Amino acid sequence: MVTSRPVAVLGGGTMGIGIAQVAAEQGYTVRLYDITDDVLDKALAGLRGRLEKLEQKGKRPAGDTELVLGRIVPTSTLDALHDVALVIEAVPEKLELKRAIFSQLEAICPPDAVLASNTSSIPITAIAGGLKSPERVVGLHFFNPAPLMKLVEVISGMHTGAEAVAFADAFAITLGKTTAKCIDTPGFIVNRVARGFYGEGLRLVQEGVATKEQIDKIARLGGNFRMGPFELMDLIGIDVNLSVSQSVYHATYEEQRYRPNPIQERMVHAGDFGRKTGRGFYRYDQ
Ligand SMILES: C[C@H](O)CC(=O)SCCNC(=O)CCNC(=O)[C@H](O)C(C)(C)COP(=O)(O)OP(=O)(O)OC[C@H]1O[C@@H](n2cnc3c(N)ncnc32)[C@H](O)[C@@H]1OP(=O)(O)O
Ligand SMILES: NC(=O)c1ccc[n+]([C@@H]2O[C@H](COP(=O)([O-])OP(=O)(O)OC[C@H]3O[C@@H](n4cnc5c(N)ncnc54)[C@H](O)[C@@H]3O)[C@@H](O)[C@H]2O)c1
Repeated sequence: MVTSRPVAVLGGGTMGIGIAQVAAEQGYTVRLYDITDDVLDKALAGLRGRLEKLEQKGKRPAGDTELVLGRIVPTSTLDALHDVALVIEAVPEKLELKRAIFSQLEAICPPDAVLASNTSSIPITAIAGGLKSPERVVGLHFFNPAPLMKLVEVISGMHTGAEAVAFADAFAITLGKTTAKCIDTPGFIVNRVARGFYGEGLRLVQEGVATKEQIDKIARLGGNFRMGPFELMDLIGIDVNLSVSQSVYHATYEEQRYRPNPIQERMVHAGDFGRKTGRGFYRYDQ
C-alpha cells in the first residue's frame, strides 16, 4: 500500500465500482461517492452479488466478500473526502462536470491529496485548467472490467507534477496493475488505437457488408479478440464510447477518420447504452 489514509472513488458506475473493488481488495479504505444513496446501494448490491458468486465457486476465500465490502464506505456528500490521500474520479465523460467536481475537490481534499481522473479521452490539462494546484491532477485510466484488466494508463497533463505521477503510478502497481505512462494526447494510447476497431465495424454495418453478429464473430475467431467491436461497445457503454469518439474527433480538429457514427448517436438518443441499460447492440437480462 502507498498510503494508510483512505482513497476516494467518485462515481459508482461501470468503472467506479470496479476500481473501488480492486482498491479494497488490496487493503485500502475506499470512500465511494455518488450522487444518491440509491445509486450507491445498487452499485454495492451488484458488487456483493459478483463477490458472493466467486466465493461460492471457491474462487475467493470464505469471508472475503464481507472483508472487501467492509472497506468500501459509501457517501453522497463530497465533504466526506476531507481526509483522503488520493481521489479517482469516474463520473460521466463530460468536461464541464469533471471540471466542476475537481474545483470542489480542491477545496475539500487535503492539500497533499493527488486528484486523478479515470477519463477515457478528456485532456487532463483541460480538467485541471483553472485550478489553483493543477500539478496534483493526473490521469489514471483503468480498463473495463477494472478488476480483470491488467493495464492502467498514467497520464500527465501540461502542469501535472512528477510527484503526482509517481504516486498514481505506485498506487496502480499496488493494485497488481501494469502501468503505461503517457502524455496528454487525444484518446491517450489505447482509445486512440481502438477508434478504428469500433469505427470500421460500424462502417461495415452501414455499408451492408456484414451484420454486427458476423463482424463480432470474425473479430473473435479471426483476430483472437476477446470481444468483437459491437460486444465491446455494449460492455463499455454506447454513451461513453460516443463521448470518447466525439472528444477524439474534436481534439484532432475534426479529422474525418475519427468522425463519430450516427448509429452510436441514435442509440444514445434512444437510451440504449448497452449492458448497463439491458439493451445496446444486443439484449441483456437485467
Ligand atoms: C473505453 C475505455 O476508456 C477503455 C476500455 O476499457 S476499452 C475495453 C477494454 N476491455 C476489453 O477489451 C474487454 C474484453 N473482454 C474480456 O476481457 C472478456 O470478454 C470479459 C472479461 C469481459 C468477460 O469474459 P468472458 O470469459 O467472456 O465471460 P465470463 O465467463 O462472464 O467472465 C469470465 C470471468 O470474468 C469475471 N468477470 C466478468 N465481468 C466481471 C466484472 N465486471 N468484474 C469482475 N469480474 C468479472 C467473471 O466472474 C468470470 O470469472 P470466473 O471465470 O472466475 O468465474
Ligand atoms: N465504461 C468504460 O469502459 C470505461 C473504461 C475506462 C474509463 N471510463 C471512464 O470512466 C468514467 C466513468 O465511466 P463509466 O462507464 O463508469 O460511467 P457510468 O455511466 O457507468 O457511471 C457513472 C457514474 O457516475 C455517477 N454520477 C453522475 N453524475 C455524478 C456527479 N455529479 N457526481 C458523482 N457521480 C456522478 C452516476 O450516478 C454513475 O454511477 C468516464 O470518464 C469514462 O470515460 C469508462
